[in-house]
Amino acid sequence: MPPKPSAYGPAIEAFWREPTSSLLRSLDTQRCGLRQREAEKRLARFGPNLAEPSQTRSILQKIVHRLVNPLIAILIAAAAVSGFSGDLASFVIITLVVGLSLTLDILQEHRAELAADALRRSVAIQADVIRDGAIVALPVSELVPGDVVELRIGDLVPADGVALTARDFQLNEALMTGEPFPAAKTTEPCATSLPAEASNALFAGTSVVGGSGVMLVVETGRRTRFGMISADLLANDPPSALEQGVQKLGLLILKLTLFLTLFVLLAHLMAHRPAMESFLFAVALAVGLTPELLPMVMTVTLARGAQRMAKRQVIVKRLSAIHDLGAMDTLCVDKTGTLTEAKITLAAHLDPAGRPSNRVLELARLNSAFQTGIHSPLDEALLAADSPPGSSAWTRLAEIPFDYERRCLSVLAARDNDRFLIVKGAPEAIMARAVAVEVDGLARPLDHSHRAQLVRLEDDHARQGFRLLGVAIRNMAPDRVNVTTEDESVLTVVGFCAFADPPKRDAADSVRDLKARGVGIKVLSGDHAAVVAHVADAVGLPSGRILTGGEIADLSDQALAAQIEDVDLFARIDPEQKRRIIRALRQRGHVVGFMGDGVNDAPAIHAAHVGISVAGATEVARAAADMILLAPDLSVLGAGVIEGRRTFANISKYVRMGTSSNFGNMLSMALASIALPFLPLLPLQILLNNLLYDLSEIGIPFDEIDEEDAERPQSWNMADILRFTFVMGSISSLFDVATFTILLKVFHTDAAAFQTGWFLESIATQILVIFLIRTRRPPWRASRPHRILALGSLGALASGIFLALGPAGSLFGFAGLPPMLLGAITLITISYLAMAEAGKHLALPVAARERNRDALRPQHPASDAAVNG
Ligand SMILES: Nc1ncnc2c1ncn2[C@@H]1O[C@H](COP(=O)(O)OP(=O)(O)OP(=O)(O)O)[C@@H](O)[C@H]1O
Ligand SMILES: [Mg+2]
Repeated sequence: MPPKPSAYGPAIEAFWREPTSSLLRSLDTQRCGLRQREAEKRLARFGPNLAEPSQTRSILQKIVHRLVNPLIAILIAAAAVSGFSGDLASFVIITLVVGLSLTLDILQEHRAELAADALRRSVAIQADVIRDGAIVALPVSELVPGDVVELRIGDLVPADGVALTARDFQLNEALMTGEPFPAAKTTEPCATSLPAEASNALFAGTSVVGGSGVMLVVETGRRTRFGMISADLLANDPPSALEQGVQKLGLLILKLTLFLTLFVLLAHLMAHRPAMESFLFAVALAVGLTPELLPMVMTVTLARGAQRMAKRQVIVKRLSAIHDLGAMDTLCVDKTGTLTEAKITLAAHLDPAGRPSNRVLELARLNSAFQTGIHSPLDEALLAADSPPGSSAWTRLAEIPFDYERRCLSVLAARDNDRFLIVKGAPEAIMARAVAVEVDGLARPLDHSHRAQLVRLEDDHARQGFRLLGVAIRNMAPDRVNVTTEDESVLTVVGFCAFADPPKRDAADSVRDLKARGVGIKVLSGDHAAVVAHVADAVGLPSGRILTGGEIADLSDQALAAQIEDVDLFARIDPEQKRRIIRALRQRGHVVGFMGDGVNDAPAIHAAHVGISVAGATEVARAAADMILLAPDLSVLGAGVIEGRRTFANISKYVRMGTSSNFGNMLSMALASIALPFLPLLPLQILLNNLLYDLSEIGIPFDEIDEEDAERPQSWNMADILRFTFVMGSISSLFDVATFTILLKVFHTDAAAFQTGWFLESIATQILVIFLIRTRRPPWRASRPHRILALGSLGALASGIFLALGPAGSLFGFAGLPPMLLGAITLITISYLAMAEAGKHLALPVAARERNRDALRPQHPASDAAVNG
């Protein structure tokens, strides 16, 4: 019998007060975890461990969502009215139009969202859960109350619960307490009623910054305390420039539409036109004016972009970040693993005089072997080195985990009756805590000349690209079993380990490629300035001015922002400073990307417009990121940037289409309806026109783009759109007036013939203009339109012509036209297209053709500069 829901979940208030054994009992689980079958049952009952249910709406929800759209509602009302008044043709066609455009819209969008979701799931955060007695990696969403989960440094706490075991277990609970310093976790129940004070409680959304532990899950999903807040924080990123822009444009069009429709309706009624006909005409106009496909085109284009990017090893978690990636003009990167191979090898182990020393290696290896936090590449390199002869038996007693404030890591170790604190870390951090130095086995006071010698040793190595770690030791009392950061003082420097981390072979190419595409690169590293300069040089970045963490600490935000344009390299930067730099760049109006993989990179990843991480990165970094690179390579990102710009270019095509020809046509029609003694188009014809126009645009998300569309950062610009609308709208109106005049004054058409002629001209100009608008170049020299776009557009146009002039024409109120008139319409269409082609050069924003010449200079092979130990 499974326990009742009330046995756990929200029922266990202050669960951290319960003794572990009774908590295990009430959750009906054991230290060795749940059985898989039981877990599945619980999952069915408690639902997935997600702060929000699923973000994608079901098809049914989508239909409902669209039906409450006032326009669709009016249309349905219109269909009902025509049905009752006996106008069966109108009823059938309005229903068809509504049904078809809804189906098209919803299906397209749903399919796109499913595809994007599947991609997102492929990089979902996983947890190491014990099921059926074995550790399995499962998506965090599958966790249930009673699960037992293993946690390591860099992991996100996946749910609420308590620690069953804890080994130097340190959590960042800033989310909950605002406190940036790690909170130590133990396994003892706490009497407190405040979650922030419960030292055995683990809360979803916090992260492990040191040590390791095993967690018993008590609450999942929405019942977690802070999970919801953190999900909110992550999800409530301010909308991207694109989203804001589209929203603003949509609102503008909506207002105009409303105004125009009401105006037309009133004018008609005051002129005593038939009320029903006027109403239907106004409704049809409104439908024609609304860019109803805009949301669909956005989603489909972005989802399509996400799929293409996935093929190029970039998984997009937040769709609108694709636009930001295309708009990005500054990319900040971490050094290790992004610009370098991250295959770090130990190159030397030296005493303070610079002579090889086995004692340094022995102590450094002990430090790495005894620490239980993440094994950084530096630790791996130490452990991979041959152990020096004569290493004797040591035992581990305790450790102080690494953090980015201290930049060092200590272990308390015992040999025979002696206890030592062995510390390794950034040389500055070690020297700041040292008072002595070992020379030929004897401790000497760390005086000026010794300090100078050590600094010189470090600088010499750093300039050659070697990263250095200092190693120090301290004698501890024989009864010591625990240590704190206060013990990391009065140290004796034993020497240095030097590590080689060669720059990536293709990094220089990628840097050049990104620069050529208008993306400037800045390096934000925790490493020594000279090492950063060396790597920058090797990958072709200007190694001019370097700003260090120490200098930044003294700068106000304003002062930092003022300097940031001139500096590309940042050294000895801590996690918070990484974030400050991103903020300063944003403040200067840059669209900023940040790419990193460490716990220390997560704040900056989150602060950037586009947060980028890699597949092997820590969970906190991956969770904060908007996109994940499956290969930790800058070249992959270059491909992503191009996709981002393609996506933006295609969304722009749709917007330009809507704002120029379609809008212009509808506007002229509204005005003409007041001037003419009859309707320029029947409501039914407007709806048909609108449907065909929608169909013609289905291919836009798939379209190819020209080289120059991907050359520079592209971003949403309302002024550009308004200028385009103004120029192209005027041309369109000019031709509308010409068409009116010719139809009335030259051909003396009656209502039906006028409507047929106007319908043909309007549908032909509206549809064909896509082949001009989609490119800055003359259409014959542009990229080939995608098959779906070409077929969709020409197919829609052919159907329009067939419906107007074919046997079914009378059903829609069309009349046959004399060949002369057809010739005239063809001529008008051709001249319109010619004029639009000329006008677009005025209307489109200037393509940034002036490439960065420097960036195109032949590069020197990166391998020349590579460091080899
Ligand atoms: N496991 C470790 N033990 C001791 N010291 C360490 C360890 N890991 C890092 N450090 C020290 O902390 C410094 C900052 O860490 P780290 O280099 O990972 O920062 P970062 O900003 O990610 O740098 P990068 O740009 O090279 O990736 C290192 O230069 C090193 O001196
Ligand atoms: Mg790093």
